[in-house]
Amino acid sequence: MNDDLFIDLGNSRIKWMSGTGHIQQAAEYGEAPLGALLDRIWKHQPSPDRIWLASVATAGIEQALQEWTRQVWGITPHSIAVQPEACGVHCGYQDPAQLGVDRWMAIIAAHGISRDGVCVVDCGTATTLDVVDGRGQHLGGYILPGLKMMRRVLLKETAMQPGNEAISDMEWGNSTVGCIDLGIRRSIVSLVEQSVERLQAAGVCDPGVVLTGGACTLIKPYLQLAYEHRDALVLEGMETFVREYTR
Ligand SMILES: Nc1ncnc2c1ncn2[C@@H]1O[C@H](COP(=O)(O)OP(=O)(O)OP(=O)(O)O)[C@@H](O)[C@H]1O
Ligand SMILES: CC(C)(CO)[C@@H](O)C(=O)NCCC(=O)O
Ligand SMILES: [K+]
Repeated sequence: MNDDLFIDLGNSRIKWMSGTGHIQQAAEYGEAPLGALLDRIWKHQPSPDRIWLASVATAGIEQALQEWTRQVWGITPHSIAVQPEACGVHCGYQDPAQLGVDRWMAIIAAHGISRDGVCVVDCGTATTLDVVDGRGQHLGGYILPGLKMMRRVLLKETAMQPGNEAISDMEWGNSTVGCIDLGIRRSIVSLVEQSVERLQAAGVCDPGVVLTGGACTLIKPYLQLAYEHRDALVLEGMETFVREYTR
């Protein structure tokens, strides 16, 4: 059995799933060179047989990762690309090469979780929402600033001084921080709920909702719909994709 290492290289974090134990881990990469982080997390790991990479990071970051695995393990990762069709899903983009491969892997995993239609929401550095119908047709989706990014930009472009009042039992914001945090959270919640309602009303499908990404914990308490939370959705999709691809 091959020892596969799956790597989801996002815009803020690197997430991976390794070995046959399928342990998922994450590390934030910042200003420090990626090589130093990889030394810390992987240097003492035995070399995997194969490495699969889904990257939406800059070419420089991706290159640093490739150089590290070549130097330390002597392996070049297989970079996964978006295809017009994979694992029973048809990509809805006119130009599939434009679609982020993290979204594509999340879409593939989510389609496997909810076959009758799915609305998949990834609350990462950016927030993305994608819809797949019951026939496996990806209808498309949305890209928004991530929840943290929304807050950061709002504070940067105004002179607001939010306090630190608790927002847990507020229905409507009644402090600066309450208005900001609830506004951001509820904007995403409303988008998800409204997307589901539109699909139902148009008779397209009655989609399941699948959430992933570090900031999805911020919207979960406000969602009135049933949902499934999968931390490792992108990695799960990679595993499904690679299983089909190498069959
Ligand atoms: N538990 C958390 N609560 C609130 N915010 C979080 C949490 N974990 C991460 N975040 C923040 O939410 C944003 C996105 O979360 P996360 O770190 O999961 O990104 P990501 O999905 O790994 O993104 P990317 O794939 O782009 O790297 C980041 O700005 C991060 O700082
Ligand atoms: C939208 C992000 C940043 C989410 O990680 C990523 O999927 C990406 O860079 N996508 C490329 C643009 C697109 O999906 O249309
Ligand atoms: K992501």
